[in-house]
Amino acid sequence: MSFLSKLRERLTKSSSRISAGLDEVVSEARPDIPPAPAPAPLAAPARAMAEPSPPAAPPAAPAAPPAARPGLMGRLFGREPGREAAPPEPRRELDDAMLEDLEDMLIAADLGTDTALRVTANIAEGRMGRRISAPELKQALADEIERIMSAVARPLPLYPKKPQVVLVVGVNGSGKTTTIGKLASQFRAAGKSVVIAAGDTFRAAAVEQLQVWGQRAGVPVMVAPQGSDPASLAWDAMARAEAEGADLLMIDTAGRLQNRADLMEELAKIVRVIRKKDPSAPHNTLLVLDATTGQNALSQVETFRKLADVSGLVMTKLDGTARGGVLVALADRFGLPIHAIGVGEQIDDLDAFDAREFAQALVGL
Ligand SMILES: Nc1nc2c(ncn2[C@@H]2O[C@H](COP(=O)(O)OP(=O)(O)OP(=O)(O)O)[C@@H](O)[C@H]2O)c(=O)[nH]1
Repeated sequence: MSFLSKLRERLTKSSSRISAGLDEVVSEARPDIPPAPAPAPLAAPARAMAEPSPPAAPPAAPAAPPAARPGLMGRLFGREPGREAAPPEPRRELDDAMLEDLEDMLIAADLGTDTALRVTANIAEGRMGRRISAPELKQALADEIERIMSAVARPLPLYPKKPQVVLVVGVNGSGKTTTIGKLASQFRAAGKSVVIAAGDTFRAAAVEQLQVWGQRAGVPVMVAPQGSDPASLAWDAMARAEAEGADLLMIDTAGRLQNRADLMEELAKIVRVIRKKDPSAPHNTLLVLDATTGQNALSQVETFRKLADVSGLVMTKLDGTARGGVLVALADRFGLPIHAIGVGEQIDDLDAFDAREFAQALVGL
């Protein structure tokens, strides 16, 4: 299955929320024409169906209208005679009330207040007073989201420098280990040699999980005794990657935000140590974020930018969450490159971020 098909299929919680929200925004319109009175209920009770037929002849069925010959337009466009034209699409005049509904819906879909306001204002431009249908509104929103996301959709840059050092940061459980595993196997498949360092030395489970991913990807995973200094592991991993001429060194790190000062010192020490071997390292510092945390992802970016020199984002778990809109808020607020998104737990469930595909899938187009 292509990644686009997966994205469409698995982003459904977010897209159906937004798609249904937009349908609702348009249907909030007061109808111009009062609705026709409801037809009178059928006189015969339902149980009459089971009663024996009365002896009298049933009333004659109304005569079928004479077969109408289609008009010129009907014949031109192949419309069959007698077939009713589709009911007109509901439309709503774009006014302040509709913009307010749209803004509320976007906030509820995790785009955040500032981004929702900006997106709404841009959609309003040149459309005020026009009667808009839900598909038109969806297209306008998708175009606006694509515009915001195009500025940040950038695959992980690869440099000729060997080894290219990729430091991976993020809170526990955000998907760092899984992302490293998926990226490592994709780089391997592209013919690159990779070394992984299991830098969260305090969590035995995290180290084991990384070893499993390493085995799957055919990539060596360097580990250190539990609780030992991650910076000394990073030094050894750097030495091995240099000795083997590896293309990439990916370093996993701890994500304990409970003690920020410790974590900051730990990350700073890793960076100091690898810079002794290569002053230009790390070449990328990837922050991994979990989409299911919604607006919390924004404060994680703020925190980690203080702890490390974050160069790009990876957003995981876009499958199974209705909070995918937070990616738009992140792009709009920070402008950091979004390198990849994850939509599942398998190796090929991570791919480069494509602004257009994402915008269309998110809006349900
Ligand atoms: N559904 C889904 N699950 C994911 C995705 N990425 C990671 N996961 C799952 O999220 C859980 C946490 O992922 P990890 O990779 O262990 O996260 P971590 O940041 O390394 O966390 P620690 O090991 O606790 O430091 C695991 O069960 C993963 O299988 C994704 O894109 N979609």
